[in-house]
Amino acid sequence: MTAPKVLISDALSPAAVQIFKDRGIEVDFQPALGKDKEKLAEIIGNYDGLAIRSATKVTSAILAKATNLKVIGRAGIGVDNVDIPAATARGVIVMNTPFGNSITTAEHAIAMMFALAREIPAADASTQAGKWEKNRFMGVEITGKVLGIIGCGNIGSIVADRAVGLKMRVIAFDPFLSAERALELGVEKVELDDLLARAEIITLHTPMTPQTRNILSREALAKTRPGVRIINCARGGLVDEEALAELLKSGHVAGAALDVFVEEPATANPLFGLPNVVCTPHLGASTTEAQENVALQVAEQMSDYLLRGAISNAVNFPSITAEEAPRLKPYISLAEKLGSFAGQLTETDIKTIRIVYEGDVAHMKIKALTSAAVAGLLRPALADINIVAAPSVARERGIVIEETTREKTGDHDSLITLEVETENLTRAVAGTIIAGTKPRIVQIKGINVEADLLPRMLYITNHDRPGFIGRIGTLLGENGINIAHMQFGRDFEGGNAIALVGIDQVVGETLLKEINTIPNVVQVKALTF
Ligand SMILES: NC(=O)C1=CN([C@@H]2O[C@H](COP(=O)(O)OP(=O)(O)OC[C@H]3O[C@@H](n4cnc5c(N)ncnc54)[C@H](O)[C@@H]3O)[C@@H](O)[C@H]2O)C=CC1
Ligand SMILES: O=C(O)C(=O)COP(=O)(O)O
Repeated sequence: MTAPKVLISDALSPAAVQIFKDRGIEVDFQPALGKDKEKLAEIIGNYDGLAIRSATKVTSAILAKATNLKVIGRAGIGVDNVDIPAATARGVIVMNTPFGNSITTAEHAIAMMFALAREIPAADASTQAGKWEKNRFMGVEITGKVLGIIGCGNIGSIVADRAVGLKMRVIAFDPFLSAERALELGVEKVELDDLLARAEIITLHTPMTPQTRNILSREALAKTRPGVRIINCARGGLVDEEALAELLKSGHVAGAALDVFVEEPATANPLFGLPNVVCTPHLGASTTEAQENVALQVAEQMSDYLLRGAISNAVNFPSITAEEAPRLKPYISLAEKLGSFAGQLTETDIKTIRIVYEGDVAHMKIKALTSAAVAGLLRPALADINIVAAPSVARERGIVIEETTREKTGDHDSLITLEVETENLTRAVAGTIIAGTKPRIVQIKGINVEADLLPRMLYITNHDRPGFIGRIGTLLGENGINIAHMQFGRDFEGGNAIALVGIDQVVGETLLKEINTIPNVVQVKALTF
């Protein structure tokens, strides 16, 4: 196997370069490349992995050129600079480092709060200019003030903890914050309007999503207390910058501290130059400690994926540990083949996919297996579908996916049964793994039939009558088709029967039609795996 190649296109700590090298991965460290989208598009096709911070915009245009890319690693938290649906559609795993810089970013928010409360940047500039304006700078005390946190996740919770330590009264708006967690943090959970009406300082800590974009809109800002101070160390675009500028000018907002901007790099902005506005150039995560943490972590995670198939902290795929990956691999192949089997037989719209995991396999990462089954199922219709994209593509098409796990009930230590429901029929196929690695079909439509899946196969359904096996063997032989194996099953003597024939050559349309004319044959289909 040739060594995977990774491009680092942002200013990651060089610690990442060393990790990649130590793991045997070729690495190109080009910290300024993220800002040059033409150059990035030109060379991205050479790489299996791309490590970034926030300066690299991974657009669908870049992804379209990323023909070898398998993983994007974000050394940090926010992945809003990556087109996740486009990456998913191409089967590219997108992973971040959800905790490595959270303390540092929370500390920056707290630093911004003090900077605002005591006007430290302006006082510093004035003092160093030799003005000694002791009477100009009258601050406010933090103790006892109401801090309103919008988004109380990892960073918001650390801010809350520090603020409680500073003797502030903390209220939080976060629809996903549980009452227990709020109690544990010592914060009061409130609705947004309540927070706007009560907070003397507001700090934002949500990700950028369609729901949070412009969460501090002109209307929302109008509901805030006169004299409010606003801090944004999350994402530009959460606050309406124009409206905030107007409210600062009118004096309704007493101060704003911003680390992030709608447009970055922010070289011009409606907030620049206004009184008591404190700005930093997206420095929230910029401490030696945090940068070391996220660089090491992202390099380890990307290496684990590229070298061992382990997935952690992916935003578009379930996690798989390095220990699980080799055990899961044959089951991924089985699930994909069962899906493919059903997909090749299904000509009408799929309504529901039901997958039952029984025995040992029920304790594995079934989300990953389901993705593989769905990819196999959809591939006959959508040739380029990949296992990362499959569940979202299925959902877009209105296909319902149901998963069930249960303990072993039959002969097999592990059994996966895939049932596909269309407008007209329901078809089920089940399989297991033999000898640790080999996928085998064990049941079709409730009929037991044990068959390994070869690259080329014939699937025949017929009425169980004498003479069929001889005729099919002769016909295939006469047409130069070599039979590798042939397995049969039936529901009862003289009832419905099925045959799975492993073959070495391609069976053309004419021969398929001829097989169909053998007495008692109901259906014949050439399958590929
Ligand atoms: N300035 C900087 O350098 C940095 C900025 N960030 C930003 O901070 C954001 C938050 O990071 P974490 O706390 O680690 O993320 P997190 O996922 O742990 O927390 C985000 C919280 O926001 C809440 N939330 C989501 N939608 C909401 C809504 N509509 N209204 C209110 N709350 C909502 C979630 O329930 C969650 O609790 C990141 O997404 C990133 O954009 C992160 C690191 C550094
Ligand atoms: O981790 C995040 O979400 C950040 O915003 C940090 O961005 P950066 O890596 O400093 O460009």
